[in-house]
Amino acid sequence: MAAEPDSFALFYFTAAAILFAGPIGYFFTRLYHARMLIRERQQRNLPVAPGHSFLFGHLLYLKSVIDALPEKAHYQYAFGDIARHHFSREGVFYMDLWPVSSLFLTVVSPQVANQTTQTNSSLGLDKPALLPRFFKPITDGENLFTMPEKEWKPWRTTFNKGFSHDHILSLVPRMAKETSVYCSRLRTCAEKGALIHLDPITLRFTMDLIGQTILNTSLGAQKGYNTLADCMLSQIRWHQPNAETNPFEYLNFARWYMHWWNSRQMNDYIGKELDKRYNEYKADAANTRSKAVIDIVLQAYMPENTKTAPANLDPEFRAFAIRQIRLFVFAGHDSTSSTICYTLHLLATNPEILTRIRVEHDAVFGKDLAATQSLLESQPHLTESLPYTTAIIKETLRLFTPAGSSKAGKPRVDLTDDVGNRCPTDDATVFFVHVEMHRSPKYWIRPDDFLPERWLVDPGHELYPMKGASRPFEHGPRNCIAQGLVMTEMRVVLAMVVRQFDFKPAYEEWDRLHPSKGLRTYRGERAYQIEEGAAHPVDKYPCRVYERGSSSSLDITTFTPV
Ligand code: HEM
Repeated sequence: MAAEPDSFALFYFTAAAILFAGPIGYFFTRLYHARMLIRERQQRNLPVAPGHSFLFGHLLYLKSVIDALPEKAHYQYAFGDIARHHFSREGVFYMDLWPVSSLFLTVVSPQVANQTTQTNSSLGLDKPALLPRFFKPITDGENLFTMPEKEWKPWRTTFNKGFSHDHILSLVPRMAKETSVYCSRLRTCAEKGALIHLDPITLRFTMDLIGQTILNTSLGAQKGYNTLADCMLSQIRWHQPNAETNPFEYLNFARWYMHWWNSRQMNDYIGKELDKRYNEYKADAANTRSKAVIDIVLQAYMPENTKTAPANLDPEFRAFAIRQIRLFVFAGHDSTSSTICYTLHLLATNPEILTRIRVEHDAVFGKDLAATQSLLESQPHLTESLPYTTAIIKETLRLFTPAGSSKAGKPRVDLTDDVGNRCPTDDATVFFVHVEMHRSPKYWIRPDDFLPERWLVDPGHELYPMKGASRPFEHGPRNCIAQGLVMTEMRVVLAMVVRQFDFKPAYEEWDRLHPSKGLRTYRGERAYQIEEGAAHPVDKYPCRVYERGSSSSLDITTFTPV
């Protein structure tokens, strides 16, 4: 009997050993594998970031580069700085961020990016395994952006119908209507003379734009609370910034709660909308002609004869449809808002270019500013007669690219860097760093200058862009499905807003009100980008807005947040 406690102890010890040995063994096997991948690349003299250690990989090195950036700066700047300082010849480099993230093959070379998305068909189609983590709070699961190739392909074909040229033109009157509400809000700000943060005002506007274009409805987010818009905006505010580099942020339990709550609200809102439209379809098949994304999803589900449709939407399909709509609401408002803010910023700081865009607008829409909206509504094709405006949008997207791009590396698939190294992609996230590619002196003449002309010159001109060096919407089969929509929205917004308002960045004033000792510019730019879903201007772009031509007569020194 005396042996009994011993055998219990042995049992518990063995059980505990099995319980812990498994995960610990797994961890060390993965650690060894991750570190050996880098060692093997170092031995082959491939471009590997400096500062690698067996225990931490490149995590501490990356942290030291991020610490040298201004507060909250987007982590992509850190990747860009490493590329510029150490790998400008190769245009690519490896970085080992396991276990927080993965092995990265960072790409800033256009020709390597072209190989990835166009030449090497097996690389351009699948997204890396870490992407669903980013999207989890946004869409609550797999979506068009993250789907593996096989599932993605038929759905991409289906959703493409919502982005045809003719359909986009048919949406111009709705875009103009929401832009007029934005203009009214800007006018109120101008009348108050207050310092405003342009980004949140613009985010609510682009929510309304996406409501009109994707959901075929008015969300009214510019006028007040809307469950879908507000919960999505909150979801992004609570999104973990710089997730690839800061594991401690995962321990924020308030974030877990808010994500759960917002997610429930959004699912409920979209679910009810889907059910309502489903019932309308069943009652009248003619409703199924709409090309809005929400209707396209339902059309894919409906049988030929709508009368034979089941009484209720299949729950699995309903959950799938909700995820896709959440993706379109997110992708549809976030990057566009950032692009509007940066375009207005660049015009405010480049008065000659502002004058030229207004000359183009006068030529197309006439001198009567108030008539712009009705002209856009009655003649949507006028948006296609704005080459200089289009060049300004392209140049803004080059200088302040709002969205990134990443692909899943594949076994036995290599990429050849700018000096001829063959770089394996297996186990790696192939990560394009647009912020560096778009501003590298290796690929661009006068890279930091705002020069819309480079989009208007003929091939052979020194400013003519190098093939594949500009990729705000990415290239290849998984490029942005909505780039035509974005360009049209931007032309409508600029035609209406730039004709009526002047903007002045107010960072100096903001900094006086919020003194801080840290670095406040990135490569001389105060309105640098931070991660808030897409890349947005830091401090939400403090500025003042004036009715066109009245700015010099104003002398405003007080601060009234709007
Ligand atoms: C300035 C605005 C925008 C920019 C710069 C932008 C950029 C991008 C980029 C770079 C990708 C490819 C990502 C990758 O390769 O991993 C992408 C994909 C995507 N974008 Fe956009 N986007 C914008 C606006 C929009 C809008 C307005 C919508 C929806 C209405 C949208 C919906 C999507 C979707 C659904 C995908 C995934 C496509 C697929 O995998 O088939 N985007 N976007």
